[in-house]
Amino acid sequence: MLELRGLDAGYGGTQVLRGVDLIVPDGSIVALLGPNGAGKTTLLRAASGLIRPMGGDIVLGGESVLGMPPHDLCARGLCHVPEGRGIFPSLTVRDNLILQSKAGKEKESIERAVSAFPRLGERLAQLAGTMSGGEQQMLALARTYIQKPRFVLLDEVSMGLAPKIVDEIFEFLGRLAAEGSALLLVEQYVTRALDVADYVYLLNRGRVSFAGEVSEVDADAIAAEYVGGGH
Ligand SMILES: Nc1ncnc2c1ncn2[C@@H]1O[C@H](COP(=O)(O)OP(=O)(O)OP(=O)(O)O)[C@@H](O)[C@H]1O
Repeated sequence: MLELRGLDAGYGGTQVLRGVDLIVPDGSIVALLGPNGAGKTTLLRAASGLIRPMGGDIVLGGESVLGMPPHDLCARGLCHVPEGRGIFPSLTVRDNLILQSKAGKEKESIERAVSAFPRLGERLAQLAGTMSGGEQQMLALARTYIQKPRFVLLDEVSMGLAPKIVDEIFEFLGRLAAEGSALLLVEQYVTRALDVADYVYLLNRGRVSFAGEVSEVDADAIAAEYVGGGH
């Protein structure tokens, strides 16, 4: 289980998150929704160690991991697919994958990535930055997938992509979850997110305004409230 306890976070002197409590049970999909500027990205950044919280605690498997850098958290099974994807554009697809692989497991890692996204297999020698936006997103997801994470934080991974690619990415998220990874999903396509999620948190101005099971919420009402919803 991943737990955020009373999390306060922000930038410089500006506090964005205020006392956020959030739980991602093992093997579950949790959708984190809210209007622009609510603090969703900030929450994922704080949870993955990219920014240091101002207060509260981050607990992974019963142990506090507060202050741990992102690569250590990922090695412990908590990985983040950030906004902007976090790939190395001037390296090849192969090298992007190898960098994320354990030593001696490179071949296996590349095979695992290609099994999730066969298109990457045709592009191993291509510079990542020259691929289409959808292919770059697949690479970002594949880099996380090869690490077999227990928890994956996903920041708007469908952003700006064609509907067919979004379908492919959601299919992949289903596979990731079926293999046992728990997902914390920030997503502009509210109804799509609620279709796959078990639990939902609504964030408003840095505070949790609702937490519960997806079956308790009216997906259309939430979708109507937020930009990009309903598709
Ligand atoms: N690096 C930063 N420095 C200062 N303020 C920031 C920084 N990043 C975000 N903020 C501010 O923090 C607040 C929350 O932003 P955040 O990106 O977490 O919201 P969000 O819910 O992810 O929004 P969106 O749906 O628009 O991506 C906003 O007011 C934003 O301007």
